[in-house]
Amino acid sequence: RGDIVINDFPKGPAPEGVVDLHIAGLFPMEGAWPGGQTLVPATELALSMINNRSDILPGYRLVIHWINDKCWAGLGVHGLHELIFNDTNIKVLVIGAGCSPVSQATAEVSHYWNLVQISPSSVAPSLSDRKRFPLFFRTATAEDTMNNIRIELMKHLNWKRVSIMQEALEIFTTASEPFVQMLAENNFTLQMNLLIQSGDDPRPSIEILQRNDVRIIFGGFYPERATRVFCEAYKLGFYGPKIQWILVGWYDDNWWDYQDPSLYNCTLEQVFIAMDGYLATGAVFFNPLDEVSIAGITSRQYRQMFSDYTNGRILPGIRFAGWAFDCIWAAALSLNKTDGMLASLGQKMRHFYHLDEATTNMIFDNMANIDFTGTMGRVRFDKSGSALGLQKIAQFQGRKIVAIGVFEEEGQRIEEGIIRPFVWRTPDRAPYDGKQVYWYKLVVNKQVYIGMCLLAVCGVILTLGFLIFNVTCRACPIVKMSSPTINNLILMGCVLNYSVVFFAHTSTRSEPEQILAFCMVHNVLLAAGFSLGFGALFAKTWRVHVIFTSVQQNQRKVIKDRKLVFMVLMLVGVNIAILVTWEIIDPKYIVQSQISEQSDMMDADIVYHAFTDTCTSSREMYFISSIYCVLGLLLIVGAVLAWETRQVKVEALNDSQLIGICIYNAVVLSVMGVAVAFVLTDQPSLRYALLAGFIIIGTTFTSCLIFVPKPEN
Ligand SMILES: NCCCC(=O)O
Repeated sequence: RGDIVINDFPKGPAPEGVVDLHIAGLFPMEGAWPGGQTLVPATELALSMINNRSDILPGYRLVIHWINDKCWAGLGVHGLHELIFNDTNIKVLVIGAGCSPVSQATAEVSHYWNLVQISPSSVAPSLSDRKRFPLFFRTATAEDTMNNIRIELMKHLNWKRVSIMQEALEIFTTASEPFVQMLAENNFTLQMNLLIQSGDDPRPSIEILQRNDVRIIFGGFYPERATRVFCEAYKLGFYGPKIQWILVGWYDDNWWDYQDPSLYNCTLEQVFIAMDGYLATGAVFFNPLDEVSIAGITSRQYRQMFSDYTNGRILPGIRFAGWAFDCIWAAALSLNKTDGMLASLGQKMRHFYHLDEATTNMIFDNMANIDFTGTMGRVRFDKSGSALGLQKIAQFQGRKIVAIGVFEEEGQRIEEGIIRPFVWRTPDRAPYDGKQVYWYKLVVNKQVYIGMCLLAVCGVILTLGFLIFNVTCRACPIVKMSSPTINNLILMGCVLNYSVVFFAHTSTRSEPEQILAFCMVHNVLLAAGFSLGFGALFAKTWRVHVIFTSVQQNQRKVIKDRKLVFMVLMLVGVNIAILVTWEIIDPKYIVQSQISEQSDMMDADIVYHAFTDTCTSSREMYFISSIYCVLGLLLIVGAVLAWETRQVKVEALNDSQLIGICIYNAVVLSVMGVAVAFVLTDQPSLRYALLAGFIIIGTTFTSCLIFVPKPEN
């Protein structure tokens, strides 16, 4: 096929007495990731050094025959087939591919031809699947191993809500699948998970992110797509200090320079604006220590050597120069060991034919057990054939990608690995993951609470004084005439009413059980106090009314105190029964009612929500209505009776007019109290002060009017 060009290195015939061992290579010299431009010279450097070593594959020369797969899976498979079956040289191993989609497509078939395959740069997590890719290795770190560091980064920057936008390619989706799971395990919210099909315009996806006020986006795309994404983000205005992108860490330092400007419709300046400050998580490519590698040079010396070899050019994929170098060394070392094993069996590597499964198994085992110092550090593979290594966080700062932190192991704390500070576009802080809502509980002001409680205590003392007087002087004619037993009920009702004032939950840290208990006690005291106090007033007025009307009809009716006490206790019983039934069949719970929303003066992204804790229950309306009906009816009837008996001046009923005044007073304050309770829900201190004030005033007024001696008229 005319579209496949096979390139060889080294060229020309092998020196006398040396046998060529042929390996196949798949490198992307153009396309979505043209990193082959780095992989090829790195491979050539490694082969030159290895072929000069007398201790590695003695009597052999390693020769690579490679094709440009353009980062296309189809072309990769076609090229590999050409290299294996339409090239005269028998291949003992496959190097590549560079791009994950090509490695996936080729490693799925290369094992059928008994060929061990090793990639210098494919990071797709799916390539760790030994069932799908049984003979595959890579000196690259699988992209999903970065997920831990991504979660740690989120914790460090206090992000709870993130989104993912990725190309519909396995290299990205198989890294994001476990990431999505880890987000759930850590109680983080995944707001959006958007897939862009190859060739699709990223604009609609960015519009979705923008509409949903997304701030933190993990981006999974090849650099070619990244310029298009940032260009569209710029055009839509989806950029600035509030937007934070986190990309993969294997892009080149100046990856934007390699992109075809005809593929996006922006200036590079606009792309920079949109991607300003982006973060990247990825592997550390070169050994940070000055260790001498198996090639006899340190990682720094290798980089200098590579730079000299490529005339100092900054090539696409240059980060992978070390991994590619180590990849060839790993291949050579496993072939070398296999040759030694074959020699002990009286065989030679040169006799290998790739349909020979036994030799393939030897190469595989020797590759799996490899352990040497390369330019990336220690080179060894995990069970799935992927390299293990350091990880890093980097940031795009001032047109450069700079390392922020290096991490030795999964789950290491971010703080421990930081080597340079993050630079944020909002002064002193990382972008928020959305609007920051702070909830604060509105509670009754402590001073107001204490003040009202002190007044209530005075009221209780005064009432107890009246009670003591009423009991001790019950034989006095004036006291005797005023029905002391009923008056005692009024006074007990007053004490209970004053006690209601103490039961307001004032603390922001009140426990739900405590709030519920306060609500229950508050309601019981109020119902019992009102029923006792007002019920007794009502009973006395009713008696006046009955006597008054019977006198008018020339009858003489006598109503004993016992009967009135029974009436009052019945009323108390009815109200308490309603409350107890309520508590049993419809238990209360707490709802946090939002009262107000206020933006921070300095930062519109900070919003304060005030709330109050309210005791409620699902059928609350029925029970409250029942109590209001009973007490409301009592108030209305009491007011009518008081009005009808306003002219009565009977010595035996000496306080009947005062009682009438007390009833009007109770009616007015009760109506005002109900109104205040419903209207002032957003001002707990004022609400409490007014309600407590009405209770204290009403109760004190009643007790004083009845018990304080009045001048004779
Ligand atoms: N090799 C770098 C690009 C990532 C990948 O395709 O695996």
